[in-house]
Amino acid sequence: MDKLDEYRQNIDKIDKEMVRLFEERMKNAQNIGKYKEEHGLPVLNAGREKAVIEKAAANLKDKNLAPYTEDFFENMMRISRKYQADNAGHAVKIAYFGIEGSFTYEAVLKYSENLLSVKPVGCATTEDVFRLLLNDGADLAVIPFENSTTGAVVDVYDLLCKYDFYIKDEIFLKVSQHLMAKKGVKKDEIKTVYSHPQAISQCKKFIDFNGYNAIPYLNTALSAKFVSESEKTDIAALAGESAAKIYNLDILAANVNTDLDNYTKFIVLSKKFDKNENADNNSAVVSLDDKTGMLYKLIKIFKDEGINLTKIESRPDHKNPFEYMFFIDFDGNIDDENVKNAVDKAKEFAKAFKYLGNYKRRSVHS
Ligand SMILES: C=C(O[C@@H]1C=C(C(=O)O)C=C[C@H]1O)C(=O)O
Repeated sequence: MDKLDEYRQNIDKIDKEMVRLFEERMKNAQNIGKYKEEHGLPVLNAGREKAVIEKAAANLKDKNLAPYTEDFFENMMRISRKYQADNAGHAVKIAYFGIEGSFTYEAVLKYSENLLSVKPVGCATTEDVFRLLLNDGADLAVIPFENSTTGAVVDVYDLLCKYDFYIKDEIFLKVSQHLMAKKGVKKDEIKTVYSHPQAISQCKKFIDFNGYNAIPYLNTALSAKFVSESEKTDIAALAGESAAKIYNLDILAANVNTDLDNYTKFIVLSKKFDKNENADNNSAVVSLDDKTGMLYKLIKIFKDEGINLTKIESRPDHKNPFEYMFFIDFDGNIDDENVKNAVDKAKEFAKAFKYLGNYKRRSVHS
């Protein structure tokens, strides 16, 4: 028996033991999942995960293995969380854009800290997310809405007009894009980068400086997966850190977005309108007749009710070329007298007025 066979035999023995321990660990995770369900606790416990990783690293004899151990435990706990959610009877199904490792997936994780069990269901396109919610394949949906560097995620604005869903919450996430490629690939070998068009725009300076050919792809995490599965060694993806971990890619250049303070706002959508006494922000989409002073009159309705209008964004009205729809946000709870009045008056005044929801305003620090 040569050395290679001997090492492999050792690994086979270790794997057998690891499978036994893995099964035992998962059984305990399942019990913990049941306990959480009975006691109304969320599956994810970030503090506990941090402690598990620190303990594992501290138990190492060879400290050089620390980053690999972290990776190993992060992945194992992700699997353990998924197992708990898959086994939960009352998990909230959340449709989201992308696959594990996408920024929207991260937003789902952040949102699910406040929920019991969550089953994230990935979708390849933003419209697939809307369709899944429409066809009862999900209870809620999470979708990117606006980025602090590149602005509106335009197709989502259009989909909000096409489908009748309500915005139930918002989630802010700091977004850092990294250049990542298969293990062993050097940065100067890269000629082509793949990513979502939003990520490509966020990293435009970096792409131009390096002379890369940028190819738009469905999603950041899907581009990372594509690179990991490709035979080519001159391609890379622009995606987040967790995509690099999940798809086993090396980060060749970190934080390559032009604006380092780069945030994305995600929205949580629901089919039904739930009243929320803490809600202090309203969204609506309005279209007006193309006549002098119409926008002024709309704004005046809110001013006369003493309501702060916090956003106006115009988007092309696809049914009427070169006419526009106005996406507005305004302060207050829908049960406030002045908010009710303003909404009633705006509905009467506008050519079309679609109320999009009443939810708690969050900030990039929340
Ligand atoms: C198993 C638990 O659930 C999750 C999974 C963990 C794990 O696999 O170790 C740790 C924390 C939780 O995010 C737990 O809460 O202990």
